[in-house]
Formats: sequence, C-alpha cells, structure tokens
Amino acid sequence: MSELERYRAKIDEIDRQLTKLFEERLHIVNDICQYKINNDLPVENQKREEEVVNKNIQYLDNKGYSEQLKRFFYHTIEIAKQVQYKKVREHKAKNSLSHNTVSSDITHLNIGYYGVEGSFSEEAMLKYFGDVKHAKNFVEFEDVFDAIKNGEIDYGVVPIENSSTGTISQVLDLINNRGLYINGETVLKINQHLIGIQGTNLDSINEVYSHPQGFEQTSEFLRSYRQWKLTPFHSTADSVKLVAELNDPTKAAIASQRAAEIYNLNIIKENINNKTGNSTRFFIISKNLIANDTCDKISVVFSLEHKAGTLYHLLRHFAENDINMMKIESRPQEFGNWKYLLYVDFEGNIEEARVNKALGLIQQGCEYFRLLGCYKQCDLLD
Ligand SMILES: C=C(O[C@@H]1C=C(C(=O)O)C=C[C@H]1O)C(=O)O
Repeated sequence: MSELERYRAKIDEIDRQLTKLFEERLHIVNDICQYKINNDLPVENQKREEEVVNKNIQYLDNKGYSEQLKRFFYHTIEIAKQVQYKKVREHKAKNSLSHNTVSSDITHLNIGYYGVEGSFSEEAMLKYFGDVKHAKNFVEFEDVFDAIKNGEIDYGVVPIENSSTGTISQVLDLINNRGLYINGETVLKINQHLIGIQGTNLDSINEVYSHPQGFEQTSEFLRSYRQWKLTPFHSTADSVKLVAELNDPTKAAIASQRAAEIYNLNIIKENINNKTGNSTRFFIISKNLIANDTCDKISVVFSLEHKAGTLYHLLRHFAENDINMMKIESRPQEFGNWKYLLYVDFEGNIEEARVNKALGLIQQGCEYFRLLGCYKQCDLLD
C-alpha cells in the first residue's frame, strides 16, 4: 500500500462514519419535524442553530478550523431544514387534499375584502363567492392579511395583477411574508371613470383622488389635465366616498361605476382607462393550503442565489418535467440587498408526480422555497 493509499484508506473509514452519523442525524431531524408538525412549530429555529454551531466550535482541539466547522454546520443545518420543509409540504398537501376545498356553503364563513363598499375587490368577492351576507372590509392590504392571521376572517379577497399595470407587488410580498396561502383566483373587467358630485365638470376640477393603480390605469387620459393635483388614497372606492363627503365640485375621484352609484355621485367622464380590455385578477387567500383534484394551477416562491446560471438551473426543472409556466415575477428579498425571490405560477396539481418531482428538485437547489397555493385557474377574459 502506497503512502497515498494509506491516507485514503483512513479518509474512507472517516467518511463511512460520517455517512452513518449523517444518516442518524437526518433520522432524528425527521422525528423533530414530526414533533413540529404535531405542535404547529416552525421548521427554523435560529437560536438553536447558533447554539449548535458555537457548541461544536468549543469541541475543536484546533480552533484554527473554526471557520471551516462553521461552514460545515451551515450546510448540515441547511440540509436538515430542506428535509423538514419537504416533509411539512407533503404533510400539508396530503391533509388539505383529503378534506379541504373552498366551501360552497359560505353562510358560516367570514369573508373580508380590500377597500370600502363598492371597491373592485368587493365586486370580485361577490363574483367568486356569490351573495355574501356579512363581509368585512379593510382599508389597507395589510389589514386584510392581519384579519386572516388573527382569525377575524376565514378568507380575504385582494387584487394581485392588472392587465396593463402588472403585478401588485405589495400583495405578493404580503402573502409570502405573512405565511398565507392562495385558495382561488378570479378576474374582473375594470372600467375606470371620473366621478364627482352634481355640478362637477372637467373645468371645475383641481384635485383628483384614487388608488395609485387608478392613476396608472388612466395615465393617458390624465396627461391632458396636467393642472389637476393627483392625490393617492387608500382605494378607488374610498376616494369616491371621500369626494361624496367633501361635497366640493373641485374634487373628483377615479373609480368604478358601482362605487359612483353606491355613493350617489355622477360620472363626469366614462371609460378613461388606457386599455379598453383593462382587467384585474384577484386572489382569495386564507391561512390554509386548500386544494382538491379540480385545482389546475400552482404558485410557488423560491430564492435565487448569487451564482451564475442559478435561474436557468432552477427553471429548467419546469421544462424538463413538461410543466407549463404561466407567470414569473422577481422581487427583492426582505433581508439583504440585491437578493431576489422568484414567484412562479404554473399549470398543474400538487398531486401530480411530475409536479412533485420538479418541486423537489427546485427545493434542493435553493435556500428558500414555499408553496403558495394550488387552486383552480380562472378564465382571463382577454
Ligand atoms: C433540527 C431542527 O431544525 C432546524 C435544524 C437545525 C439543525 O439541523 O441542527 C437546528 C434548528 C432548526 O433551524 C431543530 O429544531 O432542532
């Protein structure tokens, strides 16, 4: 046996022991994960992670290896978390598929929507759920999410994307950051109108209220009235309510016909949106991952690491498993500069083998992964 062979034989024996310990560690990690599922605890525990790393650095005879040991545990813990995330995801998918779906009996459900009465979100809620008797409304996007989190409402309806202005990123971030799920989607045709009290006309106006989306969707019309002060407000319908309260012919709002009717105001100029086919897609969100076998669309989010080719290496799993991607959107991560999360919508159901295979591979290739929902896609009314 040469000198090199002798060294390699030693390494082989150490690796054999490491593999055995690695396997044992993952075995315990699985038990820990089951305990977390049973007790509704999060996978990650940063305090414990620090303890693990620091304790083991103390065991080193040669403290010169501290940085290397730290890296070793960083990867070991990362693997332990990936294993747990996968187990939690499978558990949630199994549970929700067996007994859950957005209930058709809505009489006992508490449903909330964004904006005041007359908002597009309220209209979307009525379209999706039918005649809801006791809906709650919330002034800000965050309020809808908080109400779901604290159990005040079971489902919330929020806008997610407009056909001309694009994704409402704030809503996308909230779904992920608050740990909620998408249970369904619906689309509304959006016609924006200029609205005011009796006696208001294009010459009397000096200030217009709307949600920033209302201004964006009507930017071409507004370009001819540069003298108007554009004041952003909570929602389009709330702007109509405000203009009704102000009762002043110099003030106008940009919102829906329904909002004008509810607050008894006049339409001064109709259909002022840039695009005639202007439409908005809305999400129905809740605390639970709810799906059944009629669901045909999935939304996920995962991190993009700072390495060449990462995007290609992750997205290729969709193509290689014959999965049709419908939309991708990248957003900055909550912590750290120039780090991104990729939100992907694609066709499929979480029970399909090809979907599970692709998601498993993506999950292995990124630090952060979350299933945001599996739901029935709506007709996009183009
Ligand atoms: C295994 C656990 O889950 C995670 C993984 C850890 C590990 O691999 O040591 C430590 C803390 C958690 O972030 C645990 O909570 O102990």
